Amino acid sequence: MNAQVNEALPPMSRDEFEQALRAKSAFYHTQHPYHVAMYNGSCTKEQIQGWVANRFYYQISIPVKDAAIMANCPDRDVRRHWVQRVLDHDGYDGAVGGIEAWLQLGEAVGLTREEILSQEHVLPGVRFAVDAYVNFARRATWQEAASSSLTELFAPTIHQNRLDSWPGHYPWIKEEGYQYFRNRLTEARRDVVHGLEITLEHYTTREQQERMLNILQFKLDVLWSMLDAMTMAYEMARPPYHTVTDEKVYHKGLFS
Ligand SMILES: O=C(O)c1cc(C(=O)O)c2c(n1)C(=O)C(=O)c1cc(C(=O)O)[nH]c1-2
Repeated sequence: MNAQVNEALPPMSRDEFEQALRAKSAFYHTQHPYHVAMYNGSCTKEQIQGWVANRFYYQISIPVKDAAIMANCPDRDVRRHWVQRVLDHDGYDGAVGGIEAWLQLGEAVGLTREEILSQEHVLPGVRFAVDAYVNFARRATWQEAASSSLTELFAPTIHQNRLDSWPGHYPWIKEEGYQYFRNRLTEARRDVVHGLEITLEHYTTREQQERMLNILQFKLDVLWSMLDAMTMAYEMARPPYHTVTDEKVYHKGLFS
């Protein structure tokens, strides 16, 4: 019913479409209470550590997601551009890359490299949310998967906020931990120029544009759901099976 109504509507202009995408920032995970607590300094050390350990699963999944996009993309120019995202996270030419920088963040907040790599803290809800994003990228067209990365439009602000607020609130976090956020300020800005170009070019009918906004909402849901799982575990002290045991019995990645 709704789809029929939208189909009858004229397409948004490029500018209107871009404005509609940017308006989705209202639903970005910055608004989640877990993130709000991280900025205003009310997080405990365990809550920060839990976030870093869980987000590691997102970090290692991003290049897998980007490789899936390239695998579905027959356009050589796009692939040449897109591969930079994989290199940014995996490292190249002596640069350590985002995954290593995230491990350093983990150590700076007092986790060991081994416990982060073991994924022992990764909550099932976080894993399911991140896996949904990777699986979407595998199955969608490369243009749709590419445009789902556009929550990154809103990310530089979040990285900057962490750089501005965390050192004051959490003096126990070692300075070396902040390099990841610094690197992303430029990397994310560059990525969104390319992602936005693909998106504004690809979705031309109103119906397609509405679909893309729905895809962006899906990605926002991924990010929000990750924090919901962390809220249950680290704020409400209700991790999975808390009624049964204090042990972390969650499954490890079945495919990684
Ligand atoms: O810390 C954050 O809040 C945040 C959010 C996002 C995002 O919006 O998906 C990304 C990142 N960081 C990030 O560091 C990153 O490398 C990244 C890649 C992507 C993507 O979808 O391809 N999103 C994000």
